[in-house]
Amino acid sequence: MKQGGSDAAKQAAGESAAEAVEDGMVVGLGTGSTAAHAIRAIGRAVDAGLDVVGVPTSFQSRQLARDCGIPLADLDDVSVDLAIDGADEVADGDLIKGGGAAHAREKIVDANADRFLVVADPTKEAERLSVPVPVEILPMARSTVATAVEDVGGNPVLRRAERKDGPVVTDNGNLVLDCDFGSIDDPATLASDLAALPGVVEHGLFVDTADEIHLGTADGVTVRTLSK
Ligand SMILES: O=C(CO)[C@H](O)[C@H](O)COP(=O)(O)O
Repeated sequence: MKQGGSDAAKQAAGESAAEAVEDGMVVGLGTGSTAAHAIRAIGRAVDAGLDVVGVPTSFQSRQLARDCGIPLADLDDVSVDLAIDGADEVADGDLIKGGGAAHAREKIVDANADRFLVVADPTKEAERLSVPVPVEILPMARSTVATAVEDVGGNPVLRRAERKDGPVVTDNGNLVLDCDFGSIDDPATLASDLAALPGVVEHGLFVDTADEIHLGTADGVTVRTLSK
């Protein structure tokens, strides 16, 4: 995953997207270090009297939102006006997500929002998507999905935890295969190929889902509006 962006750039992007949050909104709260800046900015606005409800996309974003004093709701009970989330790579409006293994819940919340704002720093921009695609899988399907990923041209690697022996286990109790397809020339076809594999819970290709990209730098933010 690309982790090179400066914190100032991430902060600029996160705070720019948080400015789109209006009184009365239900806001999808993304996962990762860039989305965390948006959550903190929303928390400061709540402190100052903004009336919003957040729908977290992970244990991590739930915890941060609680610490920031943002009231929370379950997706079952609300409809999301605006989602703000990070990305591991952005190319032509399509995304690869899941560096934090949260892409299954992120996709549900982001895809169900009226508007989805992506927050990123310039290290995430690419001509074509090419970082490995995280694929969340049921544990019993590890080897069958790995073989099927190879059959569609990928090289799957089980994601291992950094601070414990064994694999990363997602918030949903599943495993993650990081699947390298090289430079992806048809993200939509790959997305449907991966979605069709038995045992795949969700993959990290987000094709044509974003409405705006807020690209932060240390000197300011560029906002790109996408036509879907
Ligand atoms: O998809 C994600 C988590 O599953 C994150 O949004 C993505 O990894 C970007 O994280 P960061 O802003 O820390 O670079």
